[in-house]
Amino acid sequence: MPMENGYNEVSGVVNGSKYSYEDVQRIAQSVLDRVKCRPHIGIICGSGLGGLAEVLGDKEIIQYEDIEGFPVSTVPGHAGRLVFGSLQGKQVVLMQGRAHLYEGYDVHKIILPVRVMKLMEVRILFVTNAAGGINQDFNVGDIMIIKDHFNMPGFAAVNPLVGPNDDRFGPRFPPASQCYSYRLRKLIQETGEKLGMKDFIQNGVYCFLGGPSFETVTECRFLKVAGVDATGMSTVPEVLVANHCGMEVCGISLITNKCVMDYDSKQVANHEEVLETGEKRAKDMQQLISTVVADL
Ligand SMILES: O=P(O)(O)O[C@H]1O[C@H](CO)[C@@H](O)[C@H]1O
Ligand code: HPA
Repeated sequence: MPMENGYNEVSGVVNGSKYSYEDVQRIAQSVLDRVKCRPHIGIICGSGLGGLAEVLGDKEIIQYEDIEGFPVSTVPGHAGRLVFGSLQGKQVVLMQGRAHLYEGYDVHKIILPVRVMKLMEVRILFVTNAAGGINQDFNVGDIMIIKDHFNMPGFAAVNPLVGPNDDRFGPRFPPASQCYSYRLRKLIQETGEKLGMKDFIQNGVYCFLGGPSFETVTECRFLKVAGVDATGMSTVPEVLVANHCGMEVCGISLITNKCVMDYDSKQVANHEEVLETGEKRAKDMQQLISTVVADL
């Protein structure tokens, strides 16, 4: 039976955001009421990359658990705080930690913070993540500018845009072939080169998988054939929603480990290595993003 909010009770399908436009407006306003900052730039920090918050000036911090509807972080390396402040003279809001499907969150809950940022008037979104290198030319510690993505769960309709569409957020059928802003990709590349990072900056395709298991050897080999350069368990839901609502988006993956491509390899992926690499490259990631922000 159709329900008031457009959900279909009979189908049992989880379709459509639990948060209406009015809900998101209310949540955004309740956040803005608690801070002085009025950011136009948003940054989502991936596993172990939340240290960027340390370089913000005039910080104002809200815990996710104190914001209606926000998913609480349950993964080490994701502090679960919304940090407002100034970066290179620009007002920004930074998500220190994100939610993932494998934590048990519905994809619509994962993207709520992005819609809240949109209604707080954030126009540019930086999305970062830790990812495993599928491309064998990539080294651990490389920084990959995302040029496109592969939404593997999307093949089974795991997409935050599934469900009733509210045109006030964006169109029913948004294009997804230019999710990662050409302008920002070029700016990140040029900035990285100026900062002497050319040797460890790559460009490539990110694949989103559900996790929490790391990939099998066969899955990694499949991704390689599919043209994927790096894989992880996040980012794509946020990027799809940010594009849908008209934000300019860029994505940066830190290659924290090499994916295992050999059936007889003794190597195994692990979250500790992911966090360790994040720590080692933290300063470079911070410098790169801060300098790009300064030039926006
Ligand atoms: O994508 P982020 O949040 O950076 O985290 C990555 O690191 C975790 C695995 O170590 C997974 O959550 C994967 O998606
Ligand atoms: N696979 C999936 N997600 C990841 C990886 C990986 O190898 N490394 C960091 N996040």
